[in-house]
Amino acid sequence: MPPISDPDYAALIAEEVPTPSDPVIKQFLAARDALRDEEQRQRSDHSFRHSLSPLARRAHAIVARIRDQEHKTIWTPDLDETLATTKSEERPAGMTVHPGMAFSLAKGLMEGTKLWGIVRRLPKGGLLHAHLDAMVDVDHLLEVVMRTKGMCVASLEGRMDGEEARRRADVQVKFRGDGGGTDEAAGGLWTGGYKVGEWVGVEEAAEGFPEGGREGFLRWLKSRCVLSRTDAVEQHHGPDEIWKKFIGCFRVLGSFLHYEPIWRAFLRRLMTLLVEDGVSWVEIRFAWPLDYCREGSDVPEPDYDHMFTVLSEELDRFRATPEGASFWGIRMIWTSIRSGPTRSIIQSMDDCIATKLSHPTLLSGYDLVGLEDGGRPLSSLLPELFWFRKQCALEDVTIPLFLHAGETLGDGTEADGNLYDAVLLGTRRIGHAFSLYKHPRLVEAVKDRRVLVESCPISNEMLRLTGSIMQHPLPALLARGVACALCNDDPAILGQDTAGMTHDFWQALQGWENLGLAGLGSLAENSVRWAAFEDQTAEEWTKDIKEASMGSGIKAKRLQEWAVAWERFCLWIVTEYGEEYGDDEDEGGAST
Ligand SMILES: O=c1[nH]cnc2c1ncn2[C@@H]1O[C@H](CO)[C@@H](O)[C@H]1O
Repeated sequence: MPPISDPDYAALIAEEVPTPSDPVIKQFLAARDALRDEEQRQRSDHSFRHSLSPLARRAHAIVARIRDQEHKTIWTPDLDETLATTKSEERPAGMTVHPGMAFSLAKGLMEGTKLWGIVRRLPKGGLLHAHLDAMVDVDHLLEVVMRTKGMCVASLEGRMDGEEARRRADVQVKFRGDGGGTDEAAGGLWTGGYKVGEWVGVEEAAEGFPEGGREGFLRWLKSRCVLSRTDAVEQHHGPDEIWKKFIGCFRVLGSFLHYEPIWRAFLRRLMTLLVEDGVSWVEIRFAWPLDYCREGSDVPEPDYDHMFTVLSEELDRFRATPEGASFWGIRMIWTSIRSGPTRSIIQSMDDCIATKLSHPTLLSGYDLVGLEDGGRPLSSLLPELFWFRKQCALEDVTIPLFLHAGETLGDGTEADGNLYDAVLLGTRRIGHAFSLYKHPRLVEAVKDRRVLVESCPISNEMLRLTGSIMQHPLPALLARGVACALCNDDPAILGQDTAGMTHDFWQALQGWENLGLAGLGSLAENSVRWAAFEDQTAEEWTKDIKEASMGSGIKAKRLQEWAVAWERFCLWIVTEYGEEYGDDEDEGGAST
């Protein structure tokens, strides 16, 4: 075909190619909008977006503009020179800066943004998925350890004479009634002469630390409790490798946390950090072995009674203070380690029921934890789980399941298959459900049964399930109508370094295109709607979730309180930023 001549082309454009306002094109675009609208009606945050108050719409539009501005000026690979040089300590040479960069590298920058200041004040409702020992900043805890009388350090396996040895030794930090061993032991702690298993007071141990005395000692001990930036960004290590270090952190942290004075200090810090971050409620998974000791004792308690009594005392004490008045409370989710043998799981289930009987208000449910890819799948734990259900019925206690499932890259593997079991076992929420998006039938089941996904995006990145927040599957689940809440999982170990959820909320807001302030608000509201404030039968639980703020129980009351806090927050945004970032509600697509 010869090329079309200029005159022919002009005629063709004038007479034959329809203009954008041609009815045919308009009709097409209308059909396209209808299709898009139909799809958007499936979103799990659809009704939240559509019932926003005018004030919240304005706040949403303002936040969209701030996000956009920071996206262009801060999170860009061709960052301007000033920022590149002044903030160079924040990142290794040659690294680009973008909203999906590795969390541990972005952390410092993110905390200085306007968006951070906004997200920090967002009323976040409840934190529904976090592991007890990994929730309070380690620096604070180590200061408490150093000033608690009788705390000692030992290695139970491997000497500690040299950097590499200290990285590997089975370090424990505990209260010892005798205050630790001899002066000789103290002198030899960091040398080849150390006798494995000998305890030395932490002050003496710190003083004699070969690399920098006390400061070096604290730095080293912390490095044994958290994943470092190097651990975090060496992406050539896979999930199994990072999990080894991760589990080791729990072992060191647990050694000193399970002691009354430190447990009390931990709880106070935890509640303070949560309230400062706008978190009103928390359900905490814990997997303590029977190693908890009362103040002044190095003999473990025979049961969990004292641990829970202290929890109840500290909670009451905190709620009686002005700062704690707005805090709704804490409940625990009992967990067993999934890789354990049947006997230890049955024992743990039995302990769970006994503890539920003595502290019914403080225990909300049951779960199994640990690396899913390496542990027993739920299908192999059915005998134990059915026994547990029967025992609960016999003892007349309500202990619903809040199961981890699908925290894996697998597809069709046992860990991935946990999703089927979790749903059929009647789990009320699913921990992670990272692989759920690959299961269209299960997605429908999760929606029908009103199961909430507890998503922990930073954890998923740190534990190698996603390279960056940008590739996380949660936006896809939200678009398909699955109810979700954001959680922080193990913030003290994984790098958030605080109990609050601002880092996870911030990452979601800046990293995902389909949220905005309204989407974030909906996730926070969900966390209240799916919180287990009280014991309920399956029917009561579902009814409450359906009725939401229109119900008559404690959940409806909390949802109403949350809604008031949300409006107040939106008002603050409009007052603070309205002038600079425009004060109309049109831009930003709150009603996506
Ligand atoms: O994201 C997670 N998935 C599964 N197990 C976990 C996760 N984070 C921590 N733990 C496990 O829970 C126990 C403490 O409660 C620890 O054993 C830890 O390995």
